[in-house]
Amino acid sequence: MTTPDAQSALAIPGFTHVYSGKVRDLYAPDGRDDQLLLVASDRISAFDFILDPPIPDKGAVLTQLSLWWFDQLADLVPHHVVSTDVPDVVAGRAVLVRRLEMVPVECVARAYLTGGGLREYAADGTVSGLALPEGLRDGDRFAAPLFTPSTKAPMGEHDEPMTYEEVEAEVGPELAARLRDLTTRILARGNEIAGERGILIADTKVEFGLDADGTLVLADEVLTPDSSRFWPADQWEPGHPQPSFDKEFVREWLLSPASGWDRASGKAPPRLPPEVVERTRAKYVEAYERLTGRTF
Ligand SMILES: Nc1ncnc(-c2cnn(Cc3cccc(F)c3)c2)c1Cl
Repeated sequence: MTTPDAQSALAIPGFTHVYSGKVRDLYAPDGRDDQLLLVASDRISAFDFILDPPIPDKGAVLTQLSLWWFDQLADLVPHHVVSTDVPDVVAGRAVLVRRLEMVPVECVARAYLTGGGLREYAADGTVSGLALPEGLRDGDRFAAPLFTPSTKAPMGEHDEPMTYEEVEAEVGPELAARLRDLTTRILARGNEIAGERGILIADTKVEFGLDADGTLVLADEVLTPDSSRFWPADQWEPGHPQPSFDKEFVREWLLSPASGWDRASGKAPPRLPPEVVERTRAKYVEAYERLTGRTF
């Protein structure tokens, strides 16, 4: 199915546009039904708006970071990547992947309490049905990452928390156990590696699919600042919202008088000034270079 803005997605010779997410687009290779092309745009989203202008190189940086994580995690779980030999028009920011039967659960793991999980906790002391100790504050770290799954809401709507029992009902107890185990291990491994480089990954969303043999495969993107919350470790201080590693400049400017934007108005935010765009680009490059040890 194509989204209403299908005509606005980039045309890629030899591929058919299938679907557009907020910041990524999905294409199918003409004449093949066993592969997909995942394209990361330079679009940035904040406060549930897609902002203007795009952040140069964001799509390429996050694609290359995700590819690096797939390699770091290959001993834990197989991944869906087929090739990075992609059309020039999306060079560096697209991946050819195996088409899988996607598991209908957003597999979220949380190493720290914040965001929607904190709102749920404040309301009833649980996150995705998991009872937590009392007195936890924004940004507190859990002893071990929690599996807090949610539904795959349609585009533009918010995912709804799922209890573990609901996941079992949806996919069966065996697969539910595999999803919980792998999702929490991926975040734990991510924080082992990122922690050494001064970055905390507060939470992450991963997606799995089943291949023709029924093997569980890690799909989509993994441990990027778009699928996860990245926090600078040296500023971690529970008790209030943590600064975002990559989106803090955007958020601060949009919430400052300089932008003239009133978030409560529900109106779309104004265009970001060049220095905010450049400083944000630099944060994505910094995250990539610190985590991978490579130069972008
Ligand atoms: N290997 C796979 N096999 C089948 N389906 C998918 C799949 C479908 N949707 N998504 C999420 C998404 C990824 C990028 C751009 C978007 F617009 C949406 C991923 C994958 Cl990754």
